[in-house]
Amino acid sequence: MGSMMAFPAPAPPSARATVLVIDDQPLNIQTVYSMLSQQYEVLMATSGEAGIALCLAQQPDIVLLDLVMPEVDGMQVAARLKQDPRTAATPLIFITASTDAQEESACWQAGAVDFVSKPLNPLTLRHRVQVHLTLRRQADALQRLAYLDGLTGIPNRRYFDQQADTALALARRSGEPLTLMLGDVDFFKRYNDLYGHQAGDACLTQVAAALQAGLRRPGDFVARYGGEEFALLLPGLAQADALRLAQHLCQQVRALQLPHAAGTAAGVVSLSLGVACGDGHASVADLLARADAQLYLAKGAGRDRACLDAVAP
Ligand SMILES: Nc1nc2c(ncn2[C@@H]2O[C@H](COP(=O)(O)OP(=O)(O)OP(=O)(O)O)[C@@H](O)[C@H]2O)c(=O)[nH]1
Repeated sequence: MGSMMAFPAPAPPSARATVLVIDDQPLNIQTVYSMLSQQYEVLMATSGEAGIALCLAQQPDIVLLDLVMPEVDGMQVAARLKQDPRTAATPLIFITASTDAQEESACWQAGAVDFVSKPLNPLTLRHRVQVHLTLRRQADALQRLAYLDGLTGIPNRRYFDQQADTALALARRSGEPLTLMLGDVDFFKRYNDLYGHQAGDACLTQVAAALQAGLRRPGDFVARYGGEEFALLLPGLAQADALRLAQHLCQQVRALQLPHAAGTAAGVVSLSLGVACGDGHASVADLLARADAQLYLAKGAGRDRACLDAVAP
């Protein structure tokens, strides 16, 4: 889903950051290269179009962008990078020979985090790049802390709540259905009692990974909703497909083959799932309540299964 947040993996402390320089004058690029290449990996593009393509392909940590270029100029490059969720968060610094106040304002409006003036002062350039790289890393780390579950690494409940609202808004616009599932690891209290809390934590991490691996479509979303509870959002699925997918997810968890001597008859860790299908006119609270009711039924019917709240198509 286009609205999903991107969480770049934290760079190892020793990793060199990558700087993309977009400038139509090879000589200018050479100048920037000589100022930065000792500290950073420097990628180069000599046109706006090539710069955008390189930015998408290589995901640099920061972009230095010449304002005046033929065909696609710096402003257009900035606008396109900011529009694309894959590059929207990449910091942009304009390199400009202009001292025009209007042009300066336009740089900020285009989403630049900073600009440096020609002729370049090497110390200023290096300092500005370093400051914005540090700010970006800190912002990424904060976003990960705020939206990802510390144990399993998948999205947390806060992220789910936000994503559910977005998914419903998209479903309203597209007229497509939206499925919400609630999953709960079976007899998990007994698992903790039998194997210890640490093993319980490892089990939850593996179940989270299995659920994530079981999802295939770009808008599919899974979060840790609470202790041993998971919540999923699946746009665009017909009811029968939603049930099939839920059964597949139960199978994925069984396939982990994590022994659970006090679990269901299968003798391995299993999951119960409640499934509710709606459209953009449903509310998150309604879908959650319906999925929860089905989860209760799945538990009552013997666990290790999915139950669907079928509505007339
Ligand atoms: N190891 C570990 N256990 C957790 C975590 N969060 C919740 N739990 C445990 O999950 C257990 C949930 O137990 P219950 O809600 O009684 O449900 P259950 O044993 O799974 O039984 P059913 O849901 O009826 O199949 C509790 O014992 C919690 O302590 C966690 O982060 N790590």
